[in-house]
Amino acid sequence: MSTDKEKLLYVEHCKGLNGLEKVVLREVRGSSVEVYLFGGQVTSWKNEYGEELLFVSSKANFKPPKAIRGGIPICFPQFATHGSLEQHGFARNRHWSVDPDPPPFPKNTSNKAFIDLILRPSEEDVKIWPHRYEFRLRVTLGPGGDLMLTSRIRNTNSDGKSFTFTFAYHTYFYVSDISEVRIEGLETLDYLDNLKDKERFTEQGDAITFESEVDKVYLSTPTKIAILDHERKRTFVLRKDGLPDAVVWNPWDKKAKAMPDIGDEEYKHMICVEAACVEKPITLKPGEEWRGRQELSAVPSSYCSGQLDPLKVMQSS
Ligand SMILES: O=P(O)(O)OC[C@H]1O[C@@H](O)[C@H](O)[C@@H](O)[C@@H]1O
Repeated sequence: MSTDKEKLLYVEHCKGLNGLEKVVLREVRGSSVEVYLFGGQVTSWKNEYGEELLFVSSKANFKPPKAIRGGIPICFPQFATHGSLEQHGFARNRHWSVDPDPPPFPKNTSNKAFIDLILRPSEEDVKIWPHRYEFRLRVTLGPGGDLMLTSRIRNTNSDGKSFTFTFAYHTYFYVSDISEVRIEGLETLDYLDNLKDKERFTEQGDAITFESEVDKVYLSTPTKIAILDHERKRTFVLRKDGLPDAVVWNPWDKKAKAMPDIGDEEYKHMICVEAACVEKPITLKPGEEWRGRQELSAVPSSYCSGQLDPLKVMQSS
């Protein structure tokens, strides 16, 4: 167990933009994460060299109630327009609280830099979505600079009613140049195309690259997805659990121009790859809890490249 004094080194509560409450997680080697209580939203993830790994728009409003454009918004209880609520649900534009005494995880790790947040519905929220819940979010910065998000959502309805939701960690990765980005792990999968009335298609071709607007929900994907930024020679590895689908979104030039909180050229420096549960919504009975986890790491591309795998190099020589 870390002492309170020790914990202060790793977890700092402070004010962010426009006086919004923010928590900064730090790890001894220099990596850091920032989380705003507004939206329960991660807005920065830096590696040990201080390089930003997430995209946040230069035009992002840090002014409630509009959600912050970038980082990792939480889409709950609805992903996109898959239901009658506002786009992506309301969790991303609510004020979350620090959870002082969260129920323990079955396996407690030695991570020191983490924060537990909680969202419960207000009376106004219950009018929009007539359910009671506790949404606990743990954000952890691992010793190697990995960023882990674990959501635990519990149905606390006292009227015996179940509820159903869809969910996404709407992660905006920072990339040097979208036309030099490749995604691995989604080839040959089925997807719903949001640009074609959510029609179902099968992905063709070897790898996913970008040359125009993309808005797809890949279904039942592997648990590991890689996002390769060739120019930066960096690979993001996304691992997920409890979240079968993966959304890939880039607005490209026209849509970016139409969005007030994205700069005209900024679409070139972002790619959203979102661990999600969309196709088969989750239903919880009163007392039941769901968990969904996303783990991100950023490594030099050579670590991931098949060609540079020492075993493969030896076998082919
Ligand atoms: O502008 P918003 O509400 O943050 O949504 C951004 C995008 O989020 C993506 O997840 C959706 O697939 C897109 O359809 C949507 O346009």
